[in-house]
Amino acid sequence: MRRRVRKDEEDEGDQEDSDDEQTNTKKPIKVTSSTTKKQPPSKKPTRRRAHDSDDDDDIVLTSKPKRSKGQASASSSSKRQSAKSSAQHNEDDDSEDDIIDVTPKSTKSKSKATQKQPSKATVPSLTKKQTFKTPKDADSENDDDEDSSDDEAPNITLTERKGDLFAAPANTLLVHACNCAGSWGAGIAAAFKKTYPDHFAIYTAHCKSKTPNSLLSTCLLIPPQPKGAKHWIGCLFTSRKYSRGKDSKDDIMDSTDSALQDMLEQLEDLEKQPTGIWMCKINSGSFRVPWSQTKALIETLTFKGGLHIQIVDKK
Ligand SMILES: Nc1ncnc2c1ncn2[C@@H]1O[C@H](COP(=O)(O)OP(=O)(O)OC[C@H]2O[C@H](OP(=O)(O)O)[C@H](O)[C@@H]2O)[C@@H](O)[C@H]1O
Repeated sequence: MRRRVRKDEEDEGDQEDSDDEQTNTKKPIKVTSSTTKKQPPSKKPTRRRAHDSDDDDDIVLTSKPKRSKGQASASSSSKRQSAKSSAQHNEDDDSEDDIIDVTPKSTKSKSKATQKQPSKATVPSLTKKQTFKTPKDADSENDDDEDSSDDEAPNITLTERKGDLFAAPANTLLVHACNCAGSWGAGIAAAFKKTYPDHFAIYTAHCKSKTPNSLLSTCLLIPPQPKGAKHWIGCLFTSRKYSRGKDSKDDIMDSTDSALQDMLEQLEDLEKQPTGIWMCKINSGSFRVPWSQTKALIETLTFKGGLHIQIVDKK
């Protein structure tokens, strides 16, 4: 049975092809085991660029998600449990208008059980530059100390505030959740489509070049383009389809986990990096996942040297 054709599908004639592909559901290629949350730098999957050109600002893509569905479910379920537990205490937080400092939680158990987890007092105050300067420098400094604790504990901090995501300074990375069908047809995605036509063309071309299952759980980072504001856009592929065809909440959470980790690994590898990260309350609109769950998940992730993400929501 065919589902109802939405207006945005009519605007994007290629949509049907993308959807049809999804009937051949095959699982994405996986590279991590169910007991390993994150690959060490030396084991990162090889990435490739979407468009070969002389411009170093080409789109950086990942080749694959990090886990199989089963693996993702197994490894992410405990994280989600923890995230959900944490979310229970924050169910009413979604409507907050003021800036909220969020202390990272030490919910991610790693190989070093005795490792000291960072407290709020020990987490450095992150400037924009500090946000991204550490990966490569730290890599060289820690070549002889692969087990350095820098990237072991959750160290991603969030602040939440009311505002317009598109008001970010130039060269900021704006992150939102996407379907794998090549549509930015509703919610904040529709605003992205209008404001960043060149970015949208790259997103649709990327979706056409791959199957939904190979896109799922990955992130597409699109650098600033000639038209539109000079922002990076981070597309997290958290559901195969959209509207009534969207994935289940649990599947969206699993995909969000992997897509975010993919984004973080790509950021570590970038030569020219965004100057900051702003994110909407991903998954909380059309995808119907309570923001508190996604927020708790983000707080379990790690980034070498620490990372600050501004959550900006118009409501
Ligand atoms: N200017 C602005 N500044 C700041 N925050 C803004 C804003 N405008 C809206 N928001 C908020 O942004 C959050 C996310 O809500 P959204 O419904 O957009 O996204 P989502 O992540 O749940 O779902 C993704 C699918 O939605 C789309 O539409 P389609 O699938 O095509 O139908 C895509 O294509 C995906 O597939 C909500 O908190 C909104 O208040």
